[in-house]
Amino acid sequence: MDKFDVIIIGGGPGGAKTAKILAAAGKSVALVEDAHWGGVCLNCGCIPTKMLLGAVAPKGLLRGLERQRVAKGTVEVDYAALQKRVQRYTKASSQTLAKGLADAGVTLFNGRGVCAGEHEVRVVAADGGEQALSAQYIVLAGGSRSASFPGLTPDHDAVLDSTDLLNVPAVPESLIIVGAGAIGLEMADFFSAMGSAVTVVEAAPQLAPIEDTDIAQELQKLLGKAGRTCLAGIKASSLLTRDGQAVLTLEDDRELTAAKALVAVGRKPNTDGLEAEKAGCALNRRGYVAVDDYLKAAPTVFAIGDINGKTLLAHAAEHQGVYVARQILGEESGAYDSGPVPSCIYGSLEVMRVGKTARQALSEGGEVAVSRAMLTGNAIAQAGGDASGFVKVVWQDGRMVGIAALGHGVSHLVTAAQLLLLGQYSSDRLHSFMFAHPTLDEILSVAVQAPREPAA
Ligand SMILES: Cc1cc2nc3c(=O)[nH]c(=O)nc-3n(C[C@H](O)[C@H](O)[C@H](O)COP(=O)(O)OP(=O)(O)OC[C@H]3O[C@@H](n4cnc5c(N)ncnc54)[C@H](O)[C@@H]3O)c2cc1C
Ligand SMILES: NC(=O)c1ccc[n+]([C@@H]2O[C@H](COP(=O)([O-])OP(=O)(O)OC[C@H]3O[C@@H](n4cnc5c(N)ncnc54)[C@H](O)[C@@H]3O)[C@@H](O)[C@H]2O)c1
Repeated sequence: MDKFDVIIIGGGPGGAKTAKILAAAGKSVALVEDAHWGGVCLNCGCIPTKMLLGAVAPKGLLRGLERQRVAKGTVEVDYAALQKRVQRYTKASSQTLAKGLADAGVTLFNGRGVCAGEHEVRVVAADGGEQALSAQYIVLAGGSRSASFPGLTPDHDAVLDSTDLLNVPAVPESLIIVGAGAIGLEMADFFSAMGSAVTVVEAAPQLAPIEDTDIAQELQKLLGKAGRTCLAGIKASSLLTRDGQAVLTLEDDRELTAAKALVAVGRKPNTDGLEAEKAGCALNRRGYVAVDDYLKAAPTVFAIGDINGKTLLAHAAEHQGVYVARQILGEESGAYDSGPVPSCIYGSLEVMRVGKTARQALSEGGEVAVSRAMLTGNAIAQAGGDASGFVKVVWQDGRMVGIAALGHGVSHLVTAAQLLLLGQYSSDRLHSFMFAHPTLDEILSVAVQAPREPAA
């Protein structure tokens, strides 16, 4: 049996980050991955989707300038060439990541990690060969995959999951997207920019259901203006392939047909076959690996990233990985604190948020107020040709607890917003924070200083 200080199952952002820190500190680390180094994020998540969106972004900007009669003509994106570029980039990045890990002293295992005890893991290779490993600590970082429900299960023919859709050989003439969370909205943006007739169906009363209603309503209005069909407040009952076409049945029995359909209704953890119970771990009610306040799933086992279901974001997986590595190294003893989590939905229209929504703050109680600024007042937003949208700041009992924005390019505001929030740069401290001029970031300062109104 090969012995290590730490065995990590899952080579996505969470597992890779943890492995690098521990190896740099002199620990012997085994990292087990059964698919691609870099996980979902690098191979079929964050990175390929942003490369697609990046390629169509200039089209959106030029459309804004065309509306102002300062640009004309068309720009074409070569879909086949773009797909090849994305594949080349992600493959090379995955290889570079693996090489970097190996160079840092991490021992890489290609195969499926299966828990065999509180300190033991079996690695099952694709050819069925097995290797037994033991360690003082195990870190579960196996991530998640697309969820499906009865009636809403990708058949990988005309009804696809997000990985299938990233690999479709040609842009579908029409596309139904079930689910208006981040995946649904980003895919809708790309394929619609590429010429697909896109229909988005969302069961919740609004698109981007976790965001505040004012953000979601403005988003739906602006997407409508851009020719997108978005049906919110209606559930998809079933999706199937009929005569090569995707056929969606809505809960009111209406039928919609398209060349392809995407099921983007959330994620489920990769716990099948992990045998986590053998390491002393339990699954919670939603099927994720249950962890305590220290991200411990058992006395010598941690679970980080998507597999613990806390926050399904790549940077959250990495942040948790840093915390767990520091705990193992004896550099951290307090409970895990994510701080205000930044998140973005990318595309020609973006949503950005750090910290709480007004809805969240209201549900917790206290005096909740909102201050805002419209992007129309920002010179850089105007220069880019699309100044729709706004920034809002959420205040709870006088403290800044959240900053959100909707509009073109607002994902670029996320880190400045986080710094403002962490430093509590409100009226009495903001004078010490110098914003470059002219920048989109200046809108944050305007929103922080705008009059506060009670949140509805
Ligand atoms: C289309 C899409 C777009 C996304 N865009 C963004 C974005 O823009 N920003 C963002 O923050 N997040 C985004 N996400 C979410 C992000 O990809 C995940 O939150 C992140 O990848 C989670 O990291 P992780 O390390 O927990 O797991 P993963 O990235 O899922 O990696 C886990 C790895 O473990 C492997 N594995 C699982 N079980 C085993 C086992 N038993 N043995 C060996 N290996 C195993 C898997 O093959 C996988 O490679 C997106 C997701 C999708 C699907
Ligand atoms: N930019 C980013 O950071 C980014 C991008 C993509 C994905 N992600 C992460 O990946 C995770 C998964 O994304 P996702 O968009 O699949 O999940 P999600 O949970 O964000 O959204 C799924 C949506 O599907 C809807 N839905 C469920 N059943 C339905 C039905 N029968 N009919 C109509 N609508 C239905 C839900 O109400 C929900 O709004 C997210 O939690 C997100 O954190 C992040």
